[in-house]
Amino acid sequence: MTLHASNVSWKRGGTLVVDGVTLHPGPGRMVGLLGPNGSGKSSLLQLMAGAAKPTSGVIELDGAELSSIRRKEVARAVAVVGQHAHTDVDVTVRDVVRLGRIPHRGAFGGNDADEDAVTDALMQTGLTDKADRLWRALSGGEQQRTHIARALAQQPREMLLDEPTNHLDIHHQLELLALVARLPITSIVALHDLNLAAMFCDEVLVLKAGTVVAGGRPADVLTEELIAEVYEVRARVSVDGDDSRVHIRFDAAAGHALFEEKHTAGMRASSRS
Ligand SMILES: Nc1ncnc2c1ncn2[C@@H]1O[C@H](COP(=O)(O)OP(=O)(O)OP(=O)(O)O)[C@@H](O)[C@H]1O
Repeated sequence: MTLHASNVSWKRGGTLVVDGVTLHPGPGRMVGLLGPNGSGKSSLLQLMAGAAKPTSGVIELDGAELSSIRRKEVARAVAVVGQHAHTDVDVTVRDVVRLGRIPHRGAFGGNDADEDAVTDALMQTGLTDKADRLWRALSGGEQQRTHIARALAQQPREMLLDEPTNHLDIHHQLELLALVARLPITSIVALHDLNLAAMFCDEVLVLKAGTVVAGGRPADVLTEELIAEVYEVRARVSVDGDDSRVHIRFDAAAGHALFEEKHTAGMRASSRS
């Protein structure tokens, strides 16, 4: 068993932002959560992290309803890397990464295993030489990597990541997703870059207005038709290379035309009614 969402819905401020979503990732799989802005990716991740309770449906960890499990126990199994984290407090990078060990600590504080996990997480994220720097004095990308390191130090079985490649240069985007893909844990990653999703995810789940429009292997899901329907852009999709990977090339002009076409038709229809 892992972390499961079954038929979950969430009404926020009177609007249904997650609508009957089921997600049962296989253990060790990396699942990409895709969909346009406001489609419900972050909301679904918040439900799966136990930060909010679904209006209906159920989130389970190892078969038990998430809300019935103690927070510390959830935190030993599930690590979350959110989109925004800020602090004005003078904490070092190593201090931030050490926060990942809190769920594992007993009454007498940290031990050698905690320090080993922190050192290892700093190394895996390429932050060893920045460990004693102040977190708030790092670049946006370095801060993001620190949060990944904190999640790694937590040694979770499941990792929920909300657009973790934001702020990262291409080298670190590739490195980070390769790192997550290599980890022997289940991960659910909200992503905007469809090519990165196709490169690293075992499966993708595509949301639109809170509902699932498609799910499965990237090569099966990321078709030209789906991209046009969900994102309102035209794209050429090819499957090539030794690894039969999906490559998506966007047609900026045609994408704009598709958007205009759809919205002009919509405006004409509403002016007739
Ligand atoms: N705190 C909130 N209260 C009420 N509605 C919210 C709140 N936060 C987000 N929403 C709404 O929930 C819907 C889904 O937002 P969500 O952030 O989950 O989408 P997303 O797919 O992660 O978007 P993005 O790609 O822009 O990050 C949006 O319509 C948004 O306006």
